[in-house]
Order: sequence, then structure tokens, then C-alpha cells
Amino acid sequence: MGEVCIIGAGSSGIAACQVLAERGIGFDCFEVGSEVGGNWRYGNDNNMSSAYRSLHINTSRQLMQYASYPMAEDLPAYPSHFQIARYFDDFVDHFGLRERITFRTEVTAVRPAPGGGYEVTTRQRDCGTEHTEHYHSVLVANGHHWNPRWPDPAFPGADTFTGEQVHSHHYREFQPYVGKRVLVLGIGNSACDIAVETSRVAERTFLAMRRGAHILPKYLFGVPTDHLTTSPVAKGPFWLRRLTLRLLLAVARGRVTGFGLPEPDHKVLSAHPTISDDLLTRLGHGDIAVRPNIARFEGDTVHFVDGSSERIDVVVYCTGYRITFPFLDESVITSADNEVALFHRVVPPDHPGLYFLGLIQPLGAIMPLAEAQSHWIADLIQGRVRLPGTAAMHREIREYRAALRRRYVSSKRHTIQVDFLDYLAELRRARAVDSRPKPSVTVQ
Ligand SMILES: NC(=O)C1=CN([C@@H]2O[C@H](COP(=O)(O)OP(=O)(O)OC[C@H]3O[C@@H](n4cnc5c(N)ncnc54)[C@H](OP(=O)(O)O)[C@@H]3O)[C@@H](O)[C@H]2O)C=CC1
Repeated sequence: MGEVCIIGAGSSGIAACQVLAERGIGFDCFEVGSEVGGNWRYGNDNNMSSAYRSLHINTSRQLMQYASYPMAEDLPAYPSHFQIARYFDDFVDHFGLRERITFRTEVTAVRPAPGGGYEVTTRQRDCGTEHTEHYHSVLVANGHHWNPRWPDPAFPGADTFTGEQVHSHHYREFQPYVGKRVLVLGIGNSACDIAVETSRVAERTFLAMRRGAHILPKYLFGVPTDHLTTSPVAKGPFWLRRLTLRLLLAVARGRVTGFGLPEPDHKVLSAHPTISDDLLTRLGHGDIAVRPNIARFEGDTVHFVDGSSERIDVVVYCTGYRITFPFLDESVITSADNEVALFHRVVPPDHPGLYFLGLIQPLGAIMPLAEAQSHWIADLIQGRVRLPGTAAMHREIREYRAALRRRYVSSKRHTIQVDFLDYLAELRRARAVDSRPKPSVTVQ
């Protein structure tokens, strides 16, 4: 029986490989593509990356690096996907992990085994050979930004619209949009990046949204804005963080309505942050026109909910992603409406030995959090700490969901949110629940 199976060699999977190797825990890691890096590998032959050519990360280098392997100081504050993929290559080579990853191999099924552990079936992409192996533990790190979420139900008339309809997952370069009338839907980070890019080459770019957003600049007072998430203020109560950010934005950026965006229907930090300096400039230049949500399609025309309409050549749906695990049966885990029941966002209470990595959406970056999750998982595997009973785990999940509902706008994009420092502290506390047998006398 194998010890641990890691599914995926993206930014979370390779963090787990590093931690488990350091702890001397045996593992097999399977990656469907030919290289590490997952979403951050542009043109990844696993066909799951959503990266576009111009993508730069919107969290700073200092916040995205693994604690075990800092990024080079000469990288920019917000590296490109090319630089990030190179960093992941350096990371696996530095720790000698590449040889331990089985590439071009897809995990097709994970089934609980009758006597404990899991039967994992893999298929080699090149020859189709299938193999099933029994593991004590399985770490799921298959990512959550690869399965496009389209509006459901589709907007009336969408099936007869004569223009093109694409999802941001498939957007790569600006060339196909040159001279076109482009409608970008959504006000998340994909929508802003893509609208900014098409606005430089398209005949017209429209940005439609069903609610407004508090657009955060990438820099405040000459430092990357996300440095605030590790500042002393971020250690204060939530109301103070929110108030501080609201005041900073009021001073540094002013009202978003001044740029032609609708007034957000929620407070700052009640939605996943949309981070863009360029969007505000492009709006100010008049190169992006703001519209409310789509009402319906008719021929080559899009009608909006305010009664206005535009002739459109291509709609880019930047409407987010579905959380899915194609290799897991619904009797093991469900993810309807992006809700996944995980204790501390890692452990499904009723399935010992199954763990989920990087299934979080932080205000900050996932990578160091996935690394911290891996340390907790390694503690659990090695018996250094113990989980509470299933009732207590389900209670924690209910409390987490209730807290999300109190804080966030109701949306399928707000089901796995965490605050960077708070979540690190939560994992530290989980790791401190030490259940190892203690010697009854102290020996000096
Ligand atoms: N540079 C970077 O680092 C980038 C990072 N990302 C990250 O990738 C993740 C995914 O981002 P993104 O692709 O923008 O997706 P998001 O889920 O963050 O945003 C989806 C947007 O589409 C809207 N929407 C969803 N369904 C509908 C609908 N039926 N009708 C109208 N509007 C709809 C949502 O509105 P509502 O809020 O009302 O649900 C929201 O504005 C995020 O974590 C993001 O931060 C993305 C791009 C670039």
C-alpha cells in the first residue's frame, strides 16, 4: 500500500510534495500535464490553465512566495505568469521533486477502500494504461479555476445570438478582438484584465456587471496594496481593517462612481477584491463603457437591464469557475454551488485520510497557505496531532459558513473565502492541538 497520493502538481500540489518530502512521508504525485505550475503555466498541456498571455499576478511577490523558498529579489513586485512558472520550476528542482512527480498521468477515480484508505486509479495519457493503487491518504490539489461557470440559466436569446460567446477561461490573446465590438461580463479580476486589454484594440469595449465593486489599486503610497494584509492594522479587529481600507481608498482613489462605475451594494471587504489600476485609467479615457447586466440577446444585439442595447461581435463571460472533482463520487464529496464541507477548509469530516489543498480564496495568495495546510496535513498523517470528533468538525463548518454569510455578498464566488493572516493563525492553532502521548515524568 502506498502512503500518500497527491493529485495535481500545480502551486498547491508541489507545496505538499516539498513538505511531505521534508517530513520523510512517502508519496506519489500525479499530474495530467507535462509540467508543474497548473494555472500559472501559460498554454499548459493539461488544458486546464486559464492564464492569458498578459497575465500578471495581483498579489505581490512577497505575499505569494513559499516560506521555504523565497522568490528572487530582482523579480518585480507583481510577476508575470512566465516568471511565476519559472519560480515553480526552480522550486521543484531546488528540492529535487521533479523526479518524484508522475507527469502526463490523470487520476480518473478515487474510491474509499473497504478496509480504510483509498483506491486510486490513474491513466497514462500517452498509452492509455490504467493502474489502481491503494493509498492511506489522498491529497486533492486539482485547483478550482479551470472549469468555467457560464450563466445558468443562460440569458434569453443566447442560443440564437449571431455573435461569438467565449468564457474567460479560453481567452488567451488580444488579436482575435482587434476592431471588434466586445462585451465583457463581470467585475472580477478576469473581467477587468480582459476589458482593459481589449479596450486597446477593439472598436468598442463594454463592461457589463450585475453589481458594482470596490476596485483596489495595486499600489497604495508606493507599496503593493496587499502589504496591508500583513501590516499591524491587519492584526486588529475586522471593523478596524475595514474602516482603515475604506479611508485609504477614499483618500487615494476616491469614489468609484467618479469613474462611471455603479455604487457597490456592499461594504468594502464584503466581496472578493477586484484589483486593478488600469481599469480606472481606461474608464477615465472613455475606452471602456460601463453597462448593467445583460437582459437578453436578439440577433447581433445585446439588450441590458436598463433598456439600453448595443450591437456586439463577441461576449466574453468572466463569470467565474465551478469547483469540481471529476475523480470523486458525489457520495464522497459534493460541490454543488461551490459549497464544499471541509473542516478548516481541508478535511471532509466523514472521510478519514482525504484532504483538500488550496481550496480557498484568500485575500492574499494561495501558495503560502497551501504550504501551511501541507504542514498540518503532515502532522495529521504522522499522528502528531489529532482531529476532533466529526460532530465538532461539522459544527466548525457550519460556523464558517454562517460567518461567510454575515460578511460576504451572496454569490457562488464567496464560498471558500479566507483572510490571509487569520487563516494562517487558524492553521497554527490546529497544529498546536497536540495529542501525542506525553511522558508522565520529565527527564532533564
Ligand atoms: N491577475 C490575477 O492574479 C487574476 C486573478 N484572478 C483570480 O481568479 C479567480 C476567478 O476570478 P474571475 O474569473 O474574475 O471570477 P470571479 O468569480 O471572481 O468573478 C465572477 C464575476 O462574474 C459575475 N457573474 C457571475 N455569474 C453571473 C451572471 N449569471 N450574470 C452576471 N454576472 C455574473 C460575478 O458577479 P457576483 O459577484 O454578483 O456573483 C462576478 O462579478 C479569483 O480568485 C480572481 O482573484 C482572476 C484573474 C486575474
